[in-house]
Amino acid sequence: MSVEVEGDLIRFSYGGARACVARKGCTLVSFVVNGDEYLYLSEAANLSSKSSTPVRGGMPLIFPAFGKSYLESLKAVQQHGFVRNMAWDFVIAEVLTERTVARFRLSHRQCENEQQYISWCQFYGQRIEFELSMVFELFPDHITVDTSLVNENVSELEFQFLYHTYFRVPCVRDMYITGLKGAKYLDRLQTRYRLDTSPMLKVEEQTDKMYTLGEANREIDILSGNYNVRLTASENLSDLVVWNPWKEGAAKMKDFEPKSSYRNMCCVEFGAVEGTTLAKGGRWRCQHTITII
Ligand SMILES: O=P(O)(O)OC[C@H]1O[C@@H](O)[C@H](O)[C@@H](O)[C@@H]1O
Repeated sequence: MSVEVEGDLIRFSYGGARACVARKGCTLVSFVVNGDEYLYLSEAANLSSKSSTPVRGGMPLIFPAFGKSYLESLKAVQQHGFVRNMAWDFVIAEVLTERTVARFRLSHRQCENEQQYISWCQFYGQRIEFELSMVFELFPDHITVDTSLVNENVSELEFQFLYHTYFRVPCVRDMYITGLKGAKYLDRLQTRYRLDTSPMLKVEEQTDKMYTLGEANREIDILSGNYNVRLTASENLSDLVVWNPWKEGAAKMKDFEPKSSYRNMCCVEFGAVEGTTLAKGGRWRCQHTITII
């Protein structure tokens, strides 16, 4: 049970579990249980808070825009928003009964020189005052992340949100994702809506699917040899993205290394990407848990 700060990285453990969060984007870059790493991290990922690119891998936070947003209020914001580019404040990490907790925070004060934040404010014609906080709770076989957003001053603040999680798998072709049966999805590569009728999703080509989760889809398992995880989330995270760039997509990404590592990863990402509005003074919270099964 320990907490160590090493430059921009905060490492903590509990029992046989270890985690590491980079201040850059408050990105969980490692989650190890009994010696096995469950998150994919590109060898070319830059974890420094000073770098201008987000971390390629781990679990960057997507906010306030998902993709190149279709929402009018977010059109001026870049793909996947800007908080993944910011150096978050590390607040505290402590070993408590049954878990180790690490807390991080980002507020509008840290974003004032960020062009994307400035563009976002222009839509509202005022400075957006907000605070985001991320709390990681590490247990011997699972990790929970709790995020909260406070809107301090905008009458109706609109945002999209996603945990952009890259899972490490021994072989993507041998991986199954279960729990999506009956969920409608948008195939983002073909801009076509479909219904998943299969109890198991296989990823065997370039994939970018956005699922709308129903009550029957609240437990998603990634089954891959000895690397099996169960994903759960609060009900307000009712969208799930499954993404793999495959060979051609990996080749186009400068920071995706080695290029062949698309075979050893898959993004399975819980979020709220339809757009949520938060009233002035309001707080929005969500939670996501990754359990080793
Ligand atoms: O390269 P980025 O900006 O991190 O995005 C990677 C992918 O992230 C996924 O969440 C999106 O569904 C994809 O469309 C996108 O390509």
